[in-house]
Amino acid sequence: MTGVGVRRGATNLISSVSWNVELDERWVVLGGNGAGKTTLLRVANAELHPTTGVAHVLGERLGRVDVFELRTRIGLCSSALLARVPAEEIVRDVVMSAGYAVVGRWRERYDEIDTGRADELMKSLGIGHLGDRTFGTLSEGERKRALIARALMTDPELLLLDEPAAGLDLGGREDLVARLSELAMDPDAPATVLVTHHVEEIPPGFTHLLLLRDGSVVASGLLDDVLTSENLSATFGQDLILERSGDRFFARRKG
Ligand SMILES: Nc1ncnc2c1ncn2[C@@H]1O[C@H](COP(=O)(O)OP(=O)(O)OP(=O)(O)O)[C@@H](O)[C@H]1O
Repeated sequence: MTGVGVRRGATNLISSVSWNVELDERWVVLGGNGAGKTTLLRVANAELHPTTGVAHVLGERLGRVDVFELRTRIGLCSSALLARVPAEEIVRDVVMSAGYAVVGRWRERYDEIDTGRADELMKSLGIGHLGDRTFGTLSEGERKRALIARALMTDPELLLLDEPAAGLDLGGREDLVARLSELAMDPDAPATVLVTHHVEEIPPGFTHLLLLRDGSVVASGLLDDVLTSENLSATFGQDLILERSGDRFFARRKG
């Protein structure tokens, strides 16, 4: 993205964002409520066109490309998508139907390769035993993992995860962080962008960080350089102390 802004009425959802994600990078996007994280991800998912500036996704310039075709190369996991999955859908079908960009009452025929791939992905995300269940019977954490398996089903070149740990309990969060860490360290995994509110949710193996506040970039670059108490304080507008324990991060207010 070069100088990307998205405007709705008199409001700038994001302004002058310049950001470059390479295929072997794993990015975390961190910012408070309303900072513009989802807006940024929707541009990356070719759902929103910039009002100003230029955005290229997987080498294609938005506004000059068939976005439906482009989106087949992108895997997305978001709460909006989660809300659209019918409760009675079989979990394996939720994962497999990604190739057809549909959720719910699909009537496609899948071959054994599809079934095998779906089962393999579910296994790698720790839900291999849940393929025959209906989506509505899964816990929140299991649903998130099923949607990540779905996002990976088409072997995307770009994986976008919008707050996948939101609403999970401590155990569910830790499990998801561990799975995402494994994914981040897999050299065959796609370029990944993970949106979150919490430094505690940054999975080891993520390489870069973009900090957003009020639609503008506070700092971006290598995670080890950018994730500091000073930058975090500037992002959330209060004095914060960042602590590191092993390969995980924690933040709290000063004093
Ligand atoms: N269509 C719209 N018209 C006006 N304002 C909008 C519109 N869509 C979003 N906004 C505003 O733009 C800002 C950024 O929204 P966005 O959803 O990108 O934030 P976010 O960082 O993902 O927030 P959260 O962490 O709360 O999910 C918010 O203040 C939101 O109210």
